Amino acid sequence: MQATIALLPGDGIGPEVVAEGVEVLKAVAERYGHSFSFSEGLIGGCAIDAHGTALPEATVEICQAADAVLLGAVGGPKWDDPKAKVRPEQGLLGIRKTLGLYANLRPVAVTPALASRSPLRPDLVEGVDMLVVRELTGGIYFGEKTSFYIRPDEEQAVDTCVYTTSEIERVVRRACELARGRRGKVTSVDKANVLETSRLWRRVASRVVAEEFPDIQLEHILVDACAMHLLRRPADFDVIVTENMFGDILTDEASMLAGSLGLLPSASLGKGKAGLYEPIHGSAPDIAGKGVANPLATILSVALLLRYSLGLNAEAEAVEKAVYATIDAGILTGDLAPAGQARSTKEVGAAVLERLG
Ligand SMILES: NC(=O)c1ccc[n+]([C@@H]2O[C@H](COP(=O)([O-])OP(=O)(O)OC[C@H]3O[C@@H](n4cnc5c(N)ncnc54)[C@H](O)[C@@H]3O)[C@@H](O)[C@H]2O)c1
Ligand SMILES: CC(C)[C@H](C(=O)O)[C@@H](O)C(=O)O
Ligand SMILES: [Mg+2]
Repeated sequence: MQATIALLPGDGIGPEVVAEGVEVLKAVAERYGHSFSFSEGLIGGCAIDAHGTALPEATVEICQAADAVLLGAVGGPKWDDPKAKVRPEQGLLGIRKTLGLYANLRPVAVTPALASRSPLRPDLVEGVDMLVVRELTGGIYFGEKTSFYIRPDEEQAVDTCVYTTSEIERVVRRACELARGRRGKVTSVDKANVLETSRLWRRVASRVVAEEFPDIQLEHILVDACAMHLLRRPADFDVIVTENMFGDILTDEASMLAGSLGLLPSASLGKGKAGLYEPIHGSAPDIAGKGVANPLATILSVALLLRYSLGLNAEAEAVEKAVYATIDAGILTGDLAPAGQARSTKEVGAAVLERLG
């Protein structure tokens, strides 16, 4: 097949891990007879430096013209001034919103080789296979924000959390559809004991499942309890569906089940087939430029890109198998390797390519 893939490497370790993802895409194209063409755009801090905005119009156009987008990460200390008018993160939020990518899929799987490296007990994390579906274009991230002085010595800041019925319906539906291809269980996470948006979320989730997905087993959990259950009984979860900010926080926590933030991929999907694929981690300024970042979250994001946007299921599985074979072989970057045995970003990327069937 022919496909155009937009590359947005971004900042920090973004370009380092995206480079490995591109190698995998090129290898897949060659080995399976596809033709992928690449277009590249600026996003985040590098775009601010070049154009004064985190999301230049040219980047939006490149993404809109592509079948899928592969993104690295944005942000870093250089652009972190809290008073700055433009911030790298605006680019990321902007492209998600502009492309209408309301469902962010974040799978977490723990293989035996990973279980032995998790900071949690292996018997607790072995067999974990969950999919977090994070609402991505609503909630407190996108509500009205203000900041002003209510007195000369007292400043006030306001972030508004907004959800509508249809925003909740579509992401719950997406979670239920995905659960049908898995173990048929959906856990909806909210804070309905405190937040009005969460009470709406819970009502809508219950109705959608009752009316449209009677075969799905639905449970509701409060977000604070969910944070605890993720560590106490992680293997019980199948699909988790939750609002934007809760999903952001819970997935960084869930990454520790597998042992590293550097392992978790994501797919952001909207109405059509086009999607945006990115590791869930950030630009990791503490290790940027050293060639030591874990590229596996990005390579697993490439697998999701092949599956969800290009419909290349066999190729997606081959990439995932190659990643897990690399992990099983103990070829790991410093976030997972025992002391003294860490391999570089490029070495891990090359090991995946070698194992690609
Ligand atoms: N999707 C994104 O672009 C995204 C996501 C999260 C954070 N950020 C931004 O990144 C910047 C840094 O944020 P942070 O430090 O809180 O989070 P981070 O995810 O960048 O890093 C957290 C920790 O995890 C480690 N880490 C992350 N990815 C890794 C990888 N692939 N391999 C090995 N170790 C890895 C880092 O070294 C760091 O110690 C901020 O500007 C933030 O806004 C961007
Ligand atoms: C950088 C930031 C805006 C982003 C988010 O909160 O969505 C990140 O943490 C993520 O998980 O993709
Ligand atoms: Mg995050």
